[in-house]
Amino acid sequence: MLAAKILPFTSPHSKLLVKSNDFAPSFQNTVPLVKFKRNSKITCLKSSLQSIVSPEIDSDSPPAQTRVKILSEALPFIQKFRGKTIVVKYGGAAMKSEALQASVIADIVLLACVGLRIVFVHGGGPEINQWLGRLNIQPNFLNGLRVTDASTMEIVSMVLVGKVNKHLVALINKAGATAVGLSGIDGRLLIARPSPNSSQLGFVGDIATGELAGIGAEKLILLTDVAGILENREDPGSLVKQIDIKGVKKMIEDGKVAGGMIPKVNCCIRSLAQGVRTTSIIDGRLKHSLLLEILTDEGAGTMITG
Ligand SMILES: Nc1ncnc2c1ncn2[C@@H]1O[C@H](COP(=O)(O)OP(=O)(O)O)[C@@H](O)[C@H]1O
Ligand SMILES: CC(=O)N[C@@H](CCC(=O)OP(=O)(O)O)C(=O)O
Repeated sequence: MLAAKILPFTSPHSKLLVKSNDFAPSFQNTVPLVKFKRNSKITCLKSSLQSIVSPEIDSDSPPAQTRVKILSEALPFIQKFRGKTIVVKYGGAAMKSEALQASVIADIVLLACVGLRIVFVHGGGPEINQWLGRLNIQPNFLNGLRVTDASTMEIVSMVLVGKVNKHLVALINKAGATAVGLSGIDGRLLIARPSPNSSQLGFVGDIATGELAGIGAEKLILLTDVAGILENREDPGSLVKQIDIKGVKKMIEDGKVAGGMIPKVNCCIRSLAQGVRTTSIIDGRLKHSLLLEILTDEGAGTMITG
């Protein structure tokens, strides 16, 4: 299941990331490594601020006074999280629209520019399914994890490492940061062992625990295509805003949390056990949900606590 060995990028210029994790199929998840040179910070911040105060950016924007007030209200949060490592898992389900991708990337770049150390991990399940479909291979899932035979693994690797990863790296670069994409295989970043259920799941593995604690992550945020954990998954209004480990395990037992949400919840549970302070599952379809989650009191989705 979830797991990974996260190795911090050691360049003195690095501000960001590394990692792969989540449903841990051996090397299925890949990680753009984003580096920010110290001397690029000001330019980067400047362009981010411009995008907040420039009236051309969004015709729905509030007046400039309101915008700068909102910006200044972010200060305590920036001070709190500056220098802290935040792991963001960008689920494939929340990647479907280009506009949303651009919004997520802009948030990542802004957060990095104000000093947060972002570890950006991506998925790409829907895109994998699309390519499997083109090759007439039927996708199969067990408790939210892909049943991965050798030919599926080939496609998974091609899509995640070759396509999705490079696409996200290009978007980050275009947004003014410098990204390097890594997969678990690079530099032995992730060492996986076969999943206990590998006789059914195939090429799916668990990575050595301790990965998030190992990089001292403060927060884990999973972006997906629902508002968060729903009490009733047919009712988008039934968002559970906060829940503890015991409560969420019960939701799995009761069948209320199912499918792709199971590995996400397990990911949060394991991360909390490893010392990550807070974990959240938030709506990647909501514009700037990452900023809402990190830079406001309200948050955006479900917070799972220890
Ligand atoms: N209780 C629940 N609350 C919200 N979503 C749930 C719940 N149980 C199952 N799900 C499903 O989990 C899905 C998210 O997992 P998944 O499709 O794997 O997303 P991603 O590609 O972002 O990893 C949701 O779209 C929803 O269909
Ligand atoms: C879920 C699972 O078994 N593994 C994913 C790996 C990529 C991922 O994490 O993709 P999502 O974020 O879109 O789920 C898959 O093969 O589809």
